[in-house]
Amino acid sequence: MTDNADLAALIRTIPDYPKPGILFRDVSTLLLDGPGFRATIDRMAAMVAPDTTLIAGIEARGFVVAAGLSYALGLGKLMLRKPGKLPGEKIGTDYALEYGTDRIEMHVGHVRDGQKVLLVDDLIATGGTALAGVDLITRGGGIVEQALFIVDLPDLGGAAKLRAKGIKVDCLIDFEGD
Ligand SMILES: O=P(O)(O)OC[C@H]1O[C@H](OP(=O)(O)OP(=O)(O)O)[C@H](O)[C@@H]1O
Ligand SMILES: Nc1ncnc2[nH]cnc12
Repeated sequence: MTDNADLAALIRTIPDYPKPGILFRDVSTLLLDGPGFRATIDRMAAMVAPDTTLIAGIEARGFVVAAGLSYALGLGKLMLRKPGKLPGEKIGTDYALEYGTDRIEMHVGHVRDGQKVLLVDDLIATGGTALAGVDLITRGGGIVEQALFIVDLPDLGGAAKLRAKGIKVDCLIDFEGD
């Protein structure tokens, strides 16, 4: 158990979704709980490095986290979007997920050269999504030194992959054995 066991208890687990063998950690039940969501954002906000100037969230669940942190800290947010949603000039990266493949895209010119960008999402599993986010932000000229997630599934190795790239990774909750 972590110190954040109170928040972990608000996350619902659905077996065999979206595929047999996947234990889906459903943060929608944490989001339903006002005090639980506020505590989640407050605890994450307390971990944000002081030189952060932009918060990047990954569609869709990562937007909820990014919006909360951005409001709490008064920082701008950058939307890393699923394909076909961004109207302006964009770059994209394809990646593999625990249960499929996907792509995220980012507007060109929305990160300043050398800008310190915090990457956030609700959950890190294999790390494919987060690494795609790091790739986009880096190609856009930004620097990702920190990533924050509500949930880590450490057995899937994603957080370790980010740490191997020198990124500081913090998560409120670990679900071991997934
Ligand atoms: O570490 P990974 O193995 O890449 O998996 C983590 C990603 O999977 C989930 O998103 P999903 O792609 O299911 O999309 P959603 O946020 O639109 O539900 C989650 O919100 C992360 O973005
Ligand atoms: N097991 C899981 N539960 C919820 N979201 C996920 N994204 C990737 N793997 C996941």
